[in-house]
Amino acid sequence: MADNIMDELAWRGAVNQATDEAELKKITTERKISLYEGVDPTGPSLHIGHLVSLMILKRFQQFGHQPYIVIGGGTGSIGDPSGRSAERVLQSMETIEANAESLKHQLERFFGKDGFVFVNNYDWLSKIDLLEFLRDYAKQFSINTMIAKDSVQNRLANGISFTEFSYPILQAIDFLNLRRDHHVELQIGGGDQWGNLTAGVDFIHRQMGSSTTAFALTCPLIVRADGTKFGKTADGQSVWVDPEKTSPYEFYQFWYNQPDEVVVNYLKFFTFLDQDEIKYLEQQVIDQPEKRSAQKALAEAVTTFVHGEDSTKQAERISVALFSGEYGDLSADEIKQALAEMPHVEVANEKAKIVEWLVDLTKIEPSRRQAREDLKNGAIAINGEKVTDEEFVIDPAAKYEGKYVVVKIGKKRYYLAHVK
Ligand SMILES: N[C@@H](Cc1ccc(O)cc1)C(=O)O
Repeated sequence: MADNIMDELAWRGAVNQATDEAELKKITTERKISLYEGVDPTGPSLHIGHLVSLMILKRFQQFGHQPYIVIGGGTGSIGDPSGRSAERVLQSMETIEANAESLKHQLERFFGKDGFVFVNNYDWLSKIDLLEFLRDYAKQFSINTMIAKDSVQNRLANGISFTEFSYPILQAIDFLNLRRDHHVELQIGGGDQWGNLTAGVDFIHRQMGSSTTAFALTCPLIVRADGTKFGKTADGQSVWVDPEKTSPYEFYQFWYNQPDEVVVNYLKFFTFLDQDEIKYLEQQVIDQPEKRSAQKALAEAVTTFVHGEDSTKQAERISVALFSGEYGDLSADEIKQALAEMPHVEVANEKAKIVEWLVDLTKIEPSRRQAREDLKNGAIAINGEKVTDEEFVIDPAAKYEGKYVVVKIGKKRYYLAHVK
């Protein structure tokens, strides 16, 4: 690790914007501070988009600083317009409360209850009444400044309600309360949180005096090589932390499949591997890209952090088994995880030659020509056995009835045919 948390974040490329970075570095070198990040319970699970800034919080903790996490039971009932192109649909208070409970649970699980302080902003935001809000808080905010923020500018064309427009005031109240009652001097957040964070810093300076220490730091907004949003699988699914929504195997695969161009950055953002280890892996990407050592290290580190060692080992076993086609010794649960990610096709219980079966019955192969070529090249495996003979017959009644036939084409394409 670097000597100072700010140096650590700098080499990781983890700082996008910060207010008074030099001063923040000075203070964090001289003494330990408290800092916070808020998470709104808009859904029942964290997803990997949350991880980037949460990792920063964790790194501060490793340097001896005190992290707070604000669960946004209050703010989540309003909805942050930052980074959103359209107005949100309000969620019921029951849903928000249930989401807040399950997020808290997840956060506690991977950060540990010790060392992190959890608070819910519903506890104070719900107590402010309308006149108090307008007189004691809103009066301190200028429409002119608020309207100039990116989060509002980006919405002017589509429209924004007064409700969402007010959101930064609520987040600023949180920061003020935490600064005043818990001496929390820094708020961190994702790349789209800059406007909300600086609203809080300004508010603290107005309320508590301009020499009061208050800092904001955002991490970069991660986009994929093709410019699309980070954190979705190839077919547009979010990658969730909840193992019921994204199995540890799928989670592992997501990281394992990252391209060479981004893998080193992701190692810096999402793992606790140190500079030497990451430099070594960076060299591996150049020298032996086909080995995918960096991707493997990334998948292993992030899956272990989120799901623990056992699930990571299991994910690795499934990956190796599927890759080699030998999944005979996987447990039922492992097979279930592996299969969940494959495209499913239903196939009638009819005997057919392999080419006909692949093309006409399952539509796995687009044409007979393609099917024959793949057979000839030894690219096709049925339940782990390579098939090259066009005369090979699939007879579901004899062998596969009511079962699954796993078809592997090439190195990576898997299909699950369910025999009806
Ligand atoms: N607005 C933040 C969540 C948040 C909520 C309350 C806070 O005090 C801080 C942050 C987000 O949407 O990511």
